[in-house]
Amino acid sequence: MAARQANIDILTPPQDMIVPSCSHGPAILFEQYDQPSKSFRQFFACSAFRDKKECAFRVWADEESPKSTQVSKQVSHKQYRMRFRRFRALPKSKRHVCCTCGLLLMPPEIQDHERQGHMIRSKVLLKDLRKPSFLFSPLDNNKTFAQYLFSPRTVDFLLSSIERFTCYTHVLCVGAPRIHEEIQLRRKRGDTTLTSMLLDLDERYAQLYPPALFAKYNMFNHHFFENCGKKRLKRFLTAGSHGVLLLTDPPFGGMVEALSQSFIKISQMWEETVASGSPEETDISIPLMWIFPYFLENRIVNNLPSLSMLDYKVDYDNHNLFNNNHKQKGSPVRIFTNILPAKFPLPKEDGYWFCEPCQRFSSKENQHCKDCGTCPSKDGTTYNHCDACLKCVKPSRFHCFKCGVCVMKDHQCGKILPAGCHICGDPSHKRRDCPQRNTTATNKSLKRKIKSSFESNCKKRKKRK
Ligand SMILES: C[S@@+](CC[C@H](N)C(=O)[O-])C[C@H]1O[C@@H](n2cnc3c(N)ncnc32)[C@H](O)[C@@H]1O
Ligand SMILES: [Zn+2]
Ligand SMILES: [Zn+2]
Ligand SMILES: [Zn+2]
Ligand SMILES: [Zn+2]
Ligand SMILES: [Zn+2]
Ligand SMILES: [Zn+2]
Repeated sequence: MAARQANIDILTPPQDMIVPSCSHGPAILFEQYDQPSKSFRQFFACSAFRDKKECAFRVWADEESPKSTQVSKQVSHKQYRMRFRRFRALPKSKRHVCCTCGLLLMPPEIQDHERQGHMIRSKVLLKDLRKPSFLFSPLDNNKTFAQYLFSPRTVDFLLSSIERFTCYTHVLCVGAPRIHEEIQLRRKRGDTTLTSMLLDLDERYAQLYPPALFAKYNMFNHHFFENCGKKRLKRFLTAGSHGVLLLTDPPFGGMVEALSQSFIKISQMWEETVASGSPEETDISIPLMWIFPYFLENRIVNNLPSLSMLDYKVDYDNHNLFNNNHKQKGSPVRIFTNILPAKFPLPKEDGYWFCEPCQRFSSKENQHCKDCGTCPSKDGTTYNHCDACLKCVKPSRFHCFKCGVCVMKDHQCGKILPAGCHICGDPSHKRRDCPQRNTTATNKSLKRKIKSSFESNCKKRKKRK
């Protein structure tokens, strides 16, 4: 998923609005803001794919009854499983897998993939099929899938943490194929009592896992591509009951709001099975581990207030920035969870320590600040307390008395304005909540009014400095 552009917001459609669908389920309502004319326009677009080549669905919301489009050609889970059974029956010498397409090939198909220069592995053992994330090329150069796979260190840490809790038996992996694969492998070897189910947009897994273990799912709109997927999930949640844990590692591009809504829906499905009283509508009650970058903390916690961020640095095999080698800071990816942080021990051998006042494990660099009453570091550096700002700040910042805030060394002195609304300039709200917001805003007098109030707000802010 491409990063959310600064001039595009995601909106919740009003209840009476008809939401069109593409073949990836109900579309998402976006709002585009045009800075020069200070006007808005809303459109629906595919929730899964930003790249028009993969899904071209995009319609203006103000045009008459936006139509849904469906792509007819889709391989069903059943068809994929038939392919798997035919493949398994082949002698080893004839078992070829196209690593590029992630497809188990039937002998007549090989030539076609060879001709296209795909990477083909021959003489594939049946046990290799149990490690699809090592066999198939990860879809990591694809913005939508952003398939970054956990390093063995992180896989071990996540699984040993879950096992240590002992109360969790059923791990629902949403966009976490490597965790699912490892649980299934360990289970086969008799090394774990955990079980798992995978929900992912990547349908290559439908070849290798039966419907009880995999369903093709879009986590941006809680859409199951086949009805049986939802039924199987219900069955999994019922069987796991109070022992279910949801572990998810979505593409980092954003759409935190849409993801939160989907996790709330899964949580509601789970609550129905454990009959834990009235389902909450605005937060999540299913035990959750959501893996995401630290700089999206505010957006996550605004959407799901019961979550808190742990200091553990999650790293990946196939991402230069998201692993232990990344400068001195390590990976920027963290775990957000509604499990009590004190119950989540982080490995002492990696320098994590228990902070008594905070009742959580903090990283080596994160030093408790008595003035703030917290372990303030988010990014893996040691923050310093600023007595003027009355808070801890990153070590790259210093207090500039002219600007009245902690800033970077190379800041443009005297030119720092607090970020305000793009429309009227008021720092107390964002563009989306601006009282002067009008979706069409083509009216000349309105535009003039907005422009003059923007300028006066800017002047006021400059004067205050
Ligand atoms: C950042 S990777 C996480 C992989 C994980 N680190 C692992 O090693 O198992 C994102 C995962 O989400 C899946 N994905 C991408 N877009 C999705 C969508 N709209 N719905 C469901 N899954 C999606 C990708 O196929 C991929 O498996
Ligand atoms: Zn689509
Ligand atoms: Zn191929
Ligand atoms: Zn602390
Ligand atoms: Zn402090
Ligand atoms: Zn300061
Ligand atoms: Zn300054």
